[in-house]
Amino acid sequence: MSTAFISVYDKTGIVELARVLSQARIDIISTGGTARLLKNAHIPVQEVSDVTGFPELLGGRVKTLHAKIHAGILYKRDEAQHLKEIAELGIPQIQYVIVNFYPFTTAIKKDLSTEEILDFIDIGGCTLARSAAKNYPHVTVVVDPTDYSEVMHQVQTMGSTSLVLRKKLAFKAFNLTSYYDSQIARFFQEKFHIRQFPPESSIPLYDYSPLRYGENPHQHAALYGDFWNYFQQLQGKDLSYNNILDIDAAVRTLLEFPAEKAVAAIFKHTSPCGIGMGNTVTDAYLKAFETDRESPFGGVIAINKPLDSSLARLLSEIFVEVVIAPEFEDEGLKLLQKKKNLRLIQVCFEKLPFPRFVIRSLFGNSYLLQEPDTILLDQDKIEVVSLRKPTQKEIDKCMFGLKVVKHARSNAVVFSDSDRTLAIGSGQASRVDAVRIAIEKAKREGISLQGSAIASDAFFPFPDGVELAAAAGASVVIQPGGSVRDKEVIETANNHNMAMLFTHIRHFLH
Ligand SMILES: NC(=O)c1ncn([C@@H]2O[C@H](COP(=O)(O)O)[C@@H](O)[C@H]2O)c1NC=O
Repeated sequence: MSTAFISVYDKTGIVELARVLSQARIDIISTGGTARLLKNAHIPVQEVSDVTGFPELLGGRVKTLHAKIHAGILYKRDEAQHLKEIAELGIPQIQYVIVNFYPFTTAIKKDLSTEEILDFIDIGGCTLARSAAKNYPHVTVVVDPTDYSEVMHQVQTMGSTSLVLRKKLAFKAFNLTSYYDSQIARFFQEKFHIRQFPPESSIPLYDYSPLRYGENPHQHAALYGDFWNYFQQLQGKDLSYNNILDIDAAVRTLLEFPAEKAVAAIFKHTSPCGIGMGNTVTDAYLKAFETDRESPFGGVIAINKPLDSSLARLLSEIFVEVVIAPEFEDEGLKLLQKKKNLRLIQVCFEKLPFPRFVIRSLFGNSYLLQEPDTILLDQDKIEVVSLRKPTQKEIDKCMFGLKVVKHARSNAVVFSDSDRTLAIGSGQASRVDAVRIAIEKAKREGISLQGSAIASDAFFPFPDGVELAAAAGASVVIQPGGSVRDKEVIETANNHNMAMLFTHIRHFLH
């Protein structure tokens, strides 16, 4: 006679499954609440405490953690010594384990004390699942109610489950227990302020959303995590992998700026096309757009204030893939809704937490992890290295450019005014090329760089980039400094009567 062990927190569908097992002449052992439910449904069930001879202890902290239960799951059905021990000790032959865990992940989202949260860490259930999954050649483990129907079907038609199904379910069990534990580890890491990278790391991936494809149509892709807690799609086609990257880049850039001002960020392929700041979102958008009117085609536009009808009218004139705003005023929304495919995304700035890590995958099972670049330059820490001191206006221009260059791919430079980008050169293997590209773009757009600031994400290795910037009209340079040729670079700035500021903070972005 085989036995099923059932202990579930989420009791959805459990009565139906238990009935099918019982009808297939499978005995059922169960824990307190589950046993009560099954008894009420007139399904024969034995309480775990009757099997172990121990009551459920410590208010439920210990109920299934017993040799009789785990030996009954773990014994090898084809090993004589195991069979002998089982028979001698009157251990039940458990062939099915149906279990799901205390909802730890839900508990941590609630306003509970640490002590209360600890009570949501399931020990016995995870141990049952691990024992059963280890012995999958003989035991069926079910941790997900969506698998009940397949198990019921196989039991009803074949009298037991197939090895193929048991393997799949064993994978699901270990996948779930490792995910469950990774959530607990993450909770402890945050609670106990353990900031360093541990020698082993498990990163919980949850709330899977399928994506149509990845960066290109032939690449499979998925989104995991709580992205949708902070973003809501109001209309338009599903977000693509590339859209999500651009949304992330644009919104992160907006977070650099003071919340009082309206700021607009236009991004394409994670590169800023233009950033503007003004009294209204339209004003901010126009400043951003004028930087480069060619590149925003097919890009994303993010603003930090409600989108009104005036901006909606302007956005209706161009082709963009995504518009992101904290709110969409009715009139503006109606105008943009005419473009059925346009994705409109509402962002909740107040809730947005910074990511804990930046993760990149490498060959094999190798990953690069780093902290995100969240450092903000303290204006007082700027070092003036040129003979000429910058004016306050020049410092303001530098600070604007610095906030943007941090979010442009390296090597990157940004020519800016105090409220807008004038030209951006990014993603170059040489810094001087980034400067050349920015100057070319400004020419194309008919933008004067006279009196502009140039911000650089890393030091100028040679004076050439500064020479070009001076020739284009820049009057002030902000850069980290730190090159072996800093002296020559500073001299070049002095020769052109430019002010030069060192930040001592590099902002590479690869
Ligand atoms: N402590 C134990 O030995 C133990 N064994 C099983 N559980 C959990 O108890 C829950 C079911 O309890 P009940 O049947 O009383 O509603 C399940 O979520 C199961 O994962 C346990 N609880 C916590 O670890």
